[in-house]
Amino acid sequence: MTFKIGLLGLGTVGAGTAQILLDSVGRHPLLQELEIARVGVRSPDKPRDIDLPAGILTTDLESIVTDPEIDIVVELIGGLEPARSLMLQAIASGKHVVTANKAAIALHGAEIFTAANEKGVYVMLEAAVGGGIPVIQPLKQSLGSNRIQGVMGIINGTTNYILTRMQLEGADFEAVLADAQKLGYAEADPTADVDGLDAADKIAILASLAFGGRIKREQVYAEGIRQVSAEDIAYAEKLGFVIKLLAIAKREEGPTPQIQTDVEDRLQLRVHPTLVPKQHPLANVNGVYNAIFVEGDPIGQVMFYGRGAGAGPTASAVVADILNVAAVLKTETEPIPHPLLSCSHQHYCAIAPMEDVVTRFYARFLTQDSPGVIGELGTIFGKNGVSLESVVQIGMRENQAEIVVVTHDVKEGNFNHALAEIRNLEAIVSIPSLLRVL
Ligand SMILES: NC(=O)c1ccc[n+]([C@@H]2O[C@H](COP(=O)([O-])OP(=O)(O)OC[C@H]3O[C@@H](n4cnc5c(N)ncnc54)[C@H](OP(=O)(O)O)[C@@H]3O)[C@@H](O)[C@H]2O)c1
Ligand SMILES: N[C@@H](CCO)C(=O)O
Ligand code: NA
Repeated sequence: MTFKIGLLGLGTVGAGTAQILLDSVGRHPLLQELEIARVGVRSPDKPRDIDLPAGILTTDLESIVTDPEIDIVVELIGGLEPARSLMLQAIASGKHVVTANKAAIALHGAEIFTAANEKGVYVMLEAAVGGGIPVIQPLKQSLGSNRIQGVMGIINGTTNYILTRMQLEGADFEAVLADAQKLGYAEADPTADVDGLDAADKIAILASLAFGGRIKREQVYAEGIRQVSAEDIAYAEKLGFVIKLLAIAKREEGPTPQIQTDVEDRLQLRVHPTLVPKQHPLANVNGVYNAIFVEGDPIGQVMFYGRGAGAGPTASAVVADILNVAAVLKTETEPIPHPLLSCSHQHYCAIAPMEDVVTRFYARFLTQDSPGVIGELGTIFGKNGVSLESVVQIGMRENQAEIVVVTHDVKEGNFNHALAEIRNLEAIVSIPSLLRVL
């Protein structure tokens, strides 16, 4: 049996995928039944490092997704449009879709999966989160017996690379970003990565799978790493933490989580720089590496670690998805959906507002060097129900005292009330940093 693949895009991931498909020796034997039938690109005359069979390159991507010969469309052009429309057209034409496009799935997943279920085709997306790291299929299948309590990860390689270098070199964000761009680790337009938007797309996808409901992308809180300073990395280090951009999806613990009620649990869904205790497994995930830490009942804690981007690792996930679809097509005569491969959620998850999120905070204050400032801070925090874990006067800077506070778990709303009062204190010069603590 031969399964014909229509490849949309022959860039980093597309070329990596073609490379594997054209070189099946030593890999799963089912690869020999996959054929790249057509490839769609934007610039057909661009020099490419890959030898494709003659005549299969085209700029007419629509003709690929509607071609009756094609079984599986592999979307690797990225971006929202025309990727969304091409995937929908492929589905409408009865094709299965494999994609690495987290942005399109996070924003248009509901529309795409609804169309796929109606048409009885699969949409597979292992490469969209954590690149080559298996995490989508584990959430759909291997962890299916668990009640998932939380999924938390370092799922953006660019920001992890920048933060790791800032940590190692004591360097500032802007300098490391510029160097990362020169070395090709960060894109010319780094917005999606450094502002946490790429991680927000990915955690929306993971949360949907982990908690079995749809997620509205705009409900994911996202804060990036531009404001993380070399000073804070150094202070965090002294206090026993490293700063990481974490993406967090967590089931809020009700007062009696064991009792089943009609009231649905709310989810916390957030991306922000976070002080991670050095002994936590995520603290040691460095450079461009990604890791996803899952807590479930009864499995406990499990972590998936590896390369979250790059041609080879990402293509590894793309081809695994193609193999999964081909395997089902080979063995099943009935129309799908296969319950462990498809995505059939209908309802939207309830998301907790950030004011209700309970977390620890790190705050750095610059104050006048007058007696009683620490006492005043303590009084205001106490009045707002914010309990302090530590208060340290780090030092003096141009006659101003620098004070760092770490709180116990507090409701974010209470912490913000306290800050609003603190800002009005005469002795407070500025609050240069506010970060959450794991
Ligand atoms: N790069 C990674 O490490 C990585 C990791 C995980 C996920 N992803 C995801 O994988 C997808 C592809 O990323 P990539 O890095 O491979 O991108 P890329 O290197 O920029 O390649 C994009 C490819 O799509 C083609 N293309 C783009 N827009 C097109 C259009 N409108 N019509 C026809 N062809 C078009 C380009 O054609 P030309 O070659 O003619 O320019 C190119 O071949 C994205 O969704 C990305 O988020 C990437
Ligand atoms: N820009 C992404 C690529 C992988 O999705 C990152 O830095 O992790
Ligand atoms: Na993956």
